[in-house]
Amino acid sequence: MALVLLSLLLLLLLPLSLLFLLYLIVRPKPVKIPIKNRHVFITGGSSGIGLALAHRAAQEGARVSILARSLQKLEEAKQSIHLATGIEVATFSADVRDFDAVKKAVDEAGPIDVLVVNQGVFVAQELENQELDEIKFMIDVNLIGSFNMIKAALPQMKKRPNSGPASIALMSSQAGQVGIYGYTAYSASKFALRGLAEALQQEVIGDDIHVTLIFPPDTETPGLEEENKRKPQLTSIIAGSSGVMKAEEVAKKTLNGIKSGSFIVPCNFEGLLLSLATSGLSPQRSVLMAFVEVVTAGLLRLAGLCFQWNWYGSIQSWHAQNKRT
Ligand SMILES: NC(=O)C1=CN([C@@H]2O[C@H](COP(=O)(O)OP(=O)(O)OC[C@H]3O[C@@H](n4cnc5c(N)ncnc54)[C@H](OP(=O)(O)O)[C@@H]3O)[C@@H](O)[C@H]2O)C=CC1
Ligand SMILES: CCCCCCCCCCCCCCCC(=O)[C@@H](N)CO
Repeated sequence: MALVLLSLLLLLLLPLSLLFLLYLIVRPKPVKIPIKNRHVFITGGSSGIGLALAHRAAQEGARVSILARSLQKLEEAKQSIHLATGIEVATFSADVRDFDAVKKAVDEAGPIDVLVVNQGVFVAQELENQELDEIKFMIDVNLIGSFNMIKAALPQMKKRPNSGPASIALMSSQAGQVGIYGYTAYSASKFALRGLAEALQQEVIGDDIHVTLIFPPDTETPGLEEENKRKPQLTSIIAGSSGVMKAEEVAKKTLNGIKSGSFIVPCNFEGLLLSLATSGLSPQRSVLMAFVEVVTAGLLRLAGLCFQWNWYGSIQSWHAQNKRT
C-alpha cells in the first residue's frame, strides 16, 4: 500500500517539478485580447455559429463585419443584430473561394483586430458514394477559403493601428480532432486547419497575433439541419457520443477562447477530454492546462481507446443488421 502511494506521489511529482522548471524557463505571459471597440470580422457570419458570434461580439461593444455569399441572409443577419443590440454591422458579400472578392471585402472593411474564419460546408457521406465535386467543394470552402481569408487579411492585421494584441480564430470541429464515419472529406478539411494554425502561430506571434482553434461538437444551426436530412446512420451514432450544443453556447466559448488567447478551445465536456487526448505538440499558454495534459495523458489514451472500441462495435453490429435485412 505504502509503495503504491509512494509511486503515485512520484508519478505526480515528476511531471509537476518538470513543469515548474519549464515554467521558470519559459514563463508564459497571460494574454488578454480586448473585444470592445475593436474590429471583429466574421466569415459565415450570416448564419448559425457565425451569426451567434456576431451577436455576442456586437453586444460586447465590438465593431463587427460579417462576410458570406447570400446578400439576403446577410441583410437578415444585419437586421436581427440591429434589433437586438441597436448596432449596425457591416456586411460583405463574397465567396471565400474567390481570393480577389475576399481581398476587396477586407480592404473595404479596414484593418481587422479579430479575424474569425468560420465559414464552412459539410455533407456527410461514405467516400465511396460521395461525388468528387462534393469532396472538392468541402476542401475548397473549408480549407482553401480559410487560406484566402488569412492571406487577404494578414498584411493589414500586421499593420493595425491600435497596437493591442490581435487574433486569428479558425472554426474547426470535433471531426477535426478525430476521424468520424461519413466525414472523410470534412474531417480532412478540418484536420488541415490544425496544421495551418500550428504553423501560422509560429509565424505571427512576433506581431502579437494569437491563433485560436475552436472544436465544437454537433451544433444546432441551419447548416446542421440541412446536414441531418441525409446523414449516414453511423455518422449520427458516432457523433452522438458528444451530444448537441446551441450556437449561442459555442459562440460564448469561442469569444472567451479568443479573449484569453487560447490556442485550443473545446466547447463541451467530451470536447475537453478530446482536446486533452489529442493535445499533441500544440502550443499551451496555461501552465495549469499543461499540467493536466501531462498527468492525464495515459488515462485519456485508455478512454480514447474505449470510445474507439465502442464505435467499432457499433459499426460491426450495423453491418450485421444490414446484412440480415
Ligand atoms: N453546426 C455544426 O454541427 C458544426 C459546425 N462546425 C463548423 O462551424 C462553422 C459554421 O457552421 P454552421 O454555423 O453550422 O453553418 P451554417 O451552414 O449555418 O452557416 C454557414 C455560414 O457560412 C457561409 N458560407 C458558406 N459557404 C461560403 C462561401 N463559399 N463563402 C463565404 N461564406 C460561405 C454561409 O453563408 P452563405 O451560404 O450565404 O455563403 C453561412 O453564413 C463551419 O465551419 C462548420 O464546419 C463545427 C462543428 C459542428
Ligand atoms: C478521450 C475521449 C474523448 C471522447 C469524446 C469523443 C467524442 C467525439 C465525437 C465527435 C463528433 C463530431 C461531430 C462533428 C460535428 C460537425 O462538425 C458537423 N455537424 C458538421 O458536419
